[in-house]
Formats: sequence, structure tokens, C-alpha cells
Amino acid sequence: MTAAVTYESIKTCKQSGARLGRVHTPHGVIETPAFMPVGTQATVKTMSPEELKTMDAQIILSNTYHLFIRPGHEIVKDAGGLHKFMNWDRPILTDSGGFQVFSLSNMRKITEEGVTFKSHLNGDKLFLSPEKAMEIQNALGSDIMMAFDECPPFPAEYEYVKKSLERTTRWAERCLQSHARPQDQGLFAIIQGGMHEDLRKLSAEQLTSMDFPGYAIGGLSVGEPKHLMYEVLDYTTPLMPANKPRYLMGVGSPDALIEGAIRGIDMFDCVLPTRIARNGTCMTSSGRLVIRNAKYATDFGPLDAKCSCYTCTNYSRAYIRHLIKADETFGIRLTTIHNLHFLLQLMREVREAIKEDRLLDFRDTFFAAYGLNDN
Ligand SMILES: Cc1ccc(CCc2c3nc[nH]c3cc3c(=O)[nH]c(N)nc23)cc1
Repeated sequence: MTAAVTYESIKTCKQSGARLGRVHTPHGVIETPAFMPVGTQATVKTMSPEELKTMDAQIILSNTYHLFIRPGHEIVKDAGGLHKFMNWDRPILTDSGGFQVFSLSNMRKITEEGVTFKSHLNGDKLFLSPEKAMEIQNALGSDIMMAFDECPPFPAEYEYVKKSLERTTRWAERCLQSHARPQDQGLFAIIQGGMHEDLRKLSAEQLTSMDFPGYAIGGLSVGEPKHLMYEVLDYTTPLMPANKPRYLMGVGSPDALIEGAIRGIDMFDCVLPTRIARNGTCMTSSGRLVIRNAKYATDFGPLDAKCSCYTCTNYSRAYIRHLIKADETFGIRLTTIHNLHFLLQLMREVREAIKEDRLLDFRDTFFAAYGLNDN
């Protein structure tokens, strides 16, 4: 195994805070800014690893919480780790589970020690802590692991956010202490602090003083208005080390990816492309397209005439609409292939625009064409 996770800066954009880079990991390199498909339960829903490689997904995400409650991290470990278990030999990033406890489990209790909660599957009483989250992620063998944090709800009281970020810092310290394999797995800390500039500064200072290989911005994409998210990015990304990867958690609509890249974010994840694909909503260069709409019943053109993906090359809107209406699984495979390709292609064009110092122009052109009804 090579060293843990390192960031290589290729170029910084003259027009904005954007940058071109590479994140080196034991399972390969990620060109940044990058969109990372989400594979919560050890699969990017309906996609095979080969299909993900065809669209050049360079890293995928999976989840400590989900794999802990099913099938159990010990089984994945006995299988030889998550890469072997799901037949994916490129980089994997796993979230630490705290966020999912809050978004999925109805009964939970936070203490300094960790979080007690009920499994959303069978109601079993379970416990996650910094140490447990590290034990699970080490068992999964992911290349990039996230520190165990608390993502405060939005909105949240200033005092609550302050106490929460200070506990998240203490938890990050405990994650560092209990990390079994720092030599070949990168542990990223997660900056919290809600929508308060002084608290974001406090969280960033506390965590960057501990020298993690990478840093994420958490606590966003939790229901706040988009302009507020961009404001937080404006004053938080400059606090993050320029020589380390910057990961904005949970952000993935096309406009947010571009705005995040302009502010110096390197890595993005979002369930959006795969989630909306399941009800037949597609991202196209002129905005969202809801394929169930009757007007597509006899439309024999591709989802997006400007798209070169497998779906747009071989199938019509009419056919995909028929499959989705008939609840045929192949239908959501086709919309998923298209949506993932759309975002991966968008990031290729963003990287090209940074290379040529024209990212702000690219943004204006993209937004003009992309109905801004996207959310
Ligand atoms: C498989 C997988 C799914 C989802 C995620 C990101 C999940 C996610 C957020 N999603 C939206 N906003 C988010 C905020 C946080 C956060 O503050 N902390 C953590 N640990 N995760 C977040 C990571 C991996």
C-alpha cells in the first residue's frame, strides 16, 4: 500500500477560488473537482462496477451506519473488505455514521461517549462512538474514512451549535487515537459550526491544528437556503489547508457543484442523481425532465440530444417513459446511467474550464441553458 491519502495541486484558477487537483489513495487517483456517486449499501443502486468504470466514476461512497446494521461489518471484513465484497477496485470513501443515525433513526440519545439509537430496520438498540465508527471503517477497509461527527439540525440555536462542534472536535481526536491503519487509510475531519462564521472558524482552527490528511465541510445541505450555503462556503473554504482535499458533504445539484467548485471545493457527493432517477426524473442540459409526462409518450428522441451516455445513444424518451410507467427495472437503470453520466460529465467540463481559466464563463453558459428550477 502506498502512503495514505495525499492531495496534488495541478492548477489554481485565476478567475476564482477554483482549483484542479488529484487525490492519491491506495486504490487509485481521483481527478478533482470530482463528483462521487453514492453507494450506501455497498452498491450504487442498479449499477455494476463495469458500468461505473465506463462512465469513469473514479471513487464511490458507502456508509458505516448501513453496513454496520446490515450485513454487519464483521461479515464484510471476513469477505476481505468492502472492495472485495462489492468487486470495486477503485477508491472508496465511507461516511462515519453519525449523520445517518440522525436522518434515519427515530430514537437516539447523544452523550459525550457517543450515540445510542434504535436500528431503523428492526428497532434493535445500538451504539455508535468515535471508536466504534473507526472499528467499522477499518473493517470495511475504505481508502477515505470520515471522523465521527454530529451534524446539527437546521436551524439550530447558536449555543447548541457551539457545544456540538466542540464535541465533534473531541470526537475527531478520539478517531485519530483509535485509527488502526493511518499509514494506508486517510481519515478526514469534518468542519461544523452551522451557519455562524465565528463558529465555522472555531471548528476549522480546532481541527486543522490536528493535521488530518483531508477536511470536509459538514452541516450543510440540511434544508438551508442555497444562498446561505454559498455564504458559509465563502468564509469556510479559505480556512481549510490549500494542500489538502476539501470535501463538501451532501452537495450535488448541478448548480451547487459549479458554485462549490468556484469556491475551491474538490469533492462532492449526492444521492440526488440516483434517487431522482428512481422516479424517472432526469437531469438534462436544459434542466430537469420528468419522463412520466404524457408529452414524451411519442417522443422518439434521446433524453438529452447533447448527451453521449449509453442511454441517450441507444434509447428514446418514449421507450424510457414506457419502462418507468410499467415499473420495469431496466427503466431506472437507464435513467440512473444517464443521471450519473450527466454529473460526471459536468465535472469533466468543470475541470476543463478550470484548466482554461474560464470557469465563471462556463457557469454563466451552463445556468443560462439549465432551467434554474433545479433544486
Ligand atoms: C454514502 C454516503 C451518503 C451520504 C454522505 C454524506 C452525509 C452527510 C450529509 N449529507 C447532506 N448533508 C450532510 C452533512 C453531513 C455531515 O455534517 N456529517 C456527515 N458525517 N455526513 C453528512 C456520505 C456518504
